[in-house]
Amino acid sequence: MMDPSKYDYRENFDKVHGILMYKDFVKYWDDVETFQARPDDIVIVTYPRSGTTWASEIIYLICKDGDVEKCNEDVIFNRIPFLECRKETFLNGVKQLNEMASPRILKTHLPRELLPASFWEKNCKIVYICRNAKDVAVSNYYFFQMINSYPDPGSFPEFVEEFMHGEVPYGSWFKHVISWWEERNNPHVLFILYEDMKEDIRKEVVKLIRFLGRKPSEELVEKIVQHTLFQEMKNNPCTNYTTVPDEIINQKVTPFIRKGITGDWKNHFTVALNERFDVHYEQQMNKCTLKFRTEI
Ligand SMILES: Nc1ncnc2c1ncn2[C@@H]1O[C@H](COP(=O)(O)O)[C@@H](OP(=O)(O)O)[C@H]1O
Ligand SMILES: C[C@]12CC[C@@H]3c4ccc(OS(=O)(=O)O)cc4CC[C@H]3[C@@H]1CCC2=O
Repeated sequence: MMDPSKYDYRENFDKVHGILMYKDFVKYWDDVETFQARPDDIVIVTYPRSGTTWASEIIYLICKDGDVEKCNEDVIFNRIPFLECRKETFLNGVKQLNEMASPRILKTHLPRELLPASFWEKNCKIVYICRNAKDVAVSNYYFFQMINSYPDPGSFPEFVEEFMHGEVPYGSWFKHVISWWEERNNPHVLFILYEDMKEDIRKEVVKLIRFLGRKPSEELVEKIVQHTLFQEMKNNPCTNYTTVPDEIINQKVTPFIRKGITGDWKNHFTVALNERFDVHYEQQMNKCTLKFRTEI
């Protein structure tokens, strides 16, 4: 017999090209697939909860030559539209982007094979940010509790089971990361690790500035680092999503900008769950040369 909680779990999601996704996004998928990129678009790609917002604010500041005032003019999801995001009364990423003047910065969580062809045809610059799977699983567990139209994720071990098998929005973390790692030698793609950002943010900011074709002056780097500190972004209404109504993102449960550390998984995985996860990880990632750090 079908477990009723599992049925509910899938009720809010649908599949697009075999990948689980929020139902409203799938309804308008043609608009995403046929999206027309422009050559000077900058695309930020992540698996959800891998440091998208942090990297987005950094990239926005780079493009505005470190002018913090420009960041404070609007909330991040208006300055950097979310391509596939669609919610009748709240957001329409494609519409926002079509109405936006160039140069545009946008974010998406799509795996490599689902990124609209136009971005490749126009040779757009793409930044892929990734984070170790265990911390991503933890962060997504809290995210599920925060997004009102997402189902109850159940207990943490139950959620990890779904996560391991890709039965979560955007599918398998493993396939996502591998699909983008295959593009690592593409000169239009820059690969950045959240753990490297945590360890030495200046070094990663310089990499980003150079990739975006600008000069990494000390002053610019310092301005960016200060403005995007965890505590700054957590307290900033333009980056912390507190302007979104509670009916959509309920931050009473947990804040959107939550802990911002590497290794929080140790507070959530039991020894047994960790061993099970490691076995699964090895099976999925054994051919992938990308190595993550789960502590720094
Ligand atoms: N300035 C910053 N420095 C470090 N981590 C940050 C950050 N801003 C956001 N984060 C963390 O990035 C994760 C969210 O990623 P995304 O923006 O892709 O949704 C959250 O992780 P945690 O839930 O582990 O705290 C959040 O706390
Ligand atoms: C549209 C949505 C509310 C916004 C949810 C959302 C917000 C921010 C995200 O970016 S990040 O991964 O944290 O950088 C991702 C999402 C994905 C789900 C979005 C929600 C679906 C239902 C709803 O109301």
